[in-house]
Amino acid sequence: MGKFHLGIDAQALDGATLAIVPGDPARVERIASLLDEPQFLAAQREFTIWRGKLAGQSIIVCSTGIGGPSTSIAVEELAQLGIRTFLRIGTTGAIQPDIAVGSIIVTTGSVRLDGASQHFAPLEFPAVADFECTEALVSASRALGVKPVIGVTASSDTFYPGQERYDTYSGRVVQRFQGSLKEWQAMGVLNYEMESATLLTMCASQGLKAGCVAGVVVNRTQQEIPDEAMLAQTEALAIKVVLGAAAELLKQSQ
Ligand SMILES: O=P(O)(O)O[C@H]1O[C@H](CO)[C@@H](O)[C@H]1O
Ligand SMILES: O=c1cc[nH]c(=O)[nH]1
Repeated sequence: MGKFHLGIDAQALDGATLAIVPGDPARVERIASLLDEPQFLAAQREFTIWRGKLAGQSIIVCSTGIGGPSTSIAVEELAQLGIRTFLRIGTTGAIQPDIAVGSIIVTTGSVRLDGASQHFAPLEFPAVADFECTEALVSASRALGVKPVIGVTASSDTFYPGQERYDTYSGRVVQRFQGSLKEWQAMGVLNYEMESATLLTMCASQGLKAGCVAGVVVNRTQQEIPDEAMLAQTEALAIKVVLGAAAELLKQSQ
């Protein structure tokens, strides 16, 4: 099991039950390098996997790629191998005007603008984060002197129309999403990203635990293109938060 796409077997996990799951494969080694005894396990398609030790226990770092379909494969195959807790660390675009670039967002639940989550639970089922994972992400942020923004995320299958971007080849957004950014804003939704709806629905509906943290790389009310240096700095901070949260959850499980 777990071999089809991830290319690893249960032995490779060395007893790990927690995985940190970024979208970007390039982020995996950056995270693993901050663990004790980092070890490369596999890289196939969008799934790059390392193992390392944190608080004396093995954990896995595995990229999901962009979007729900590939995320669902990573989560499914990791769960088959024995992972029970998933912490997503991503980048995100804020939609509330007062959320600064560089902020940390902890997602409590996601608007299900994806398709993959509906393959696991009907739309009436909430894409809700695990309470302990969320608590750990919030307290890890605070321990770093960061006040996280905590709340609801809009999680879309597409980066462009689903997040109502008009700076595209066609300049057109399908009717369904026209005016949607303003509507989410009015409902207090904090940000857009592309994997949390699938991850949180899959986990909440199958007895798995999941939490999501993201670094704000653009504020959609102010700019569309991230500043590269700011992006790297924000990603590094979100990585510190997710590692702090993972350490906390591992200690609690001992
Ligand atoms: O930085 P990652 O984790 O990939 O997350 C965000 O960035 C990608 C889009 O640029 C999407 O995957 C989105 O969810
Ligand atoms: O605006 C953004 C930035 C990062 N990732 C997204 O999905 N949207």
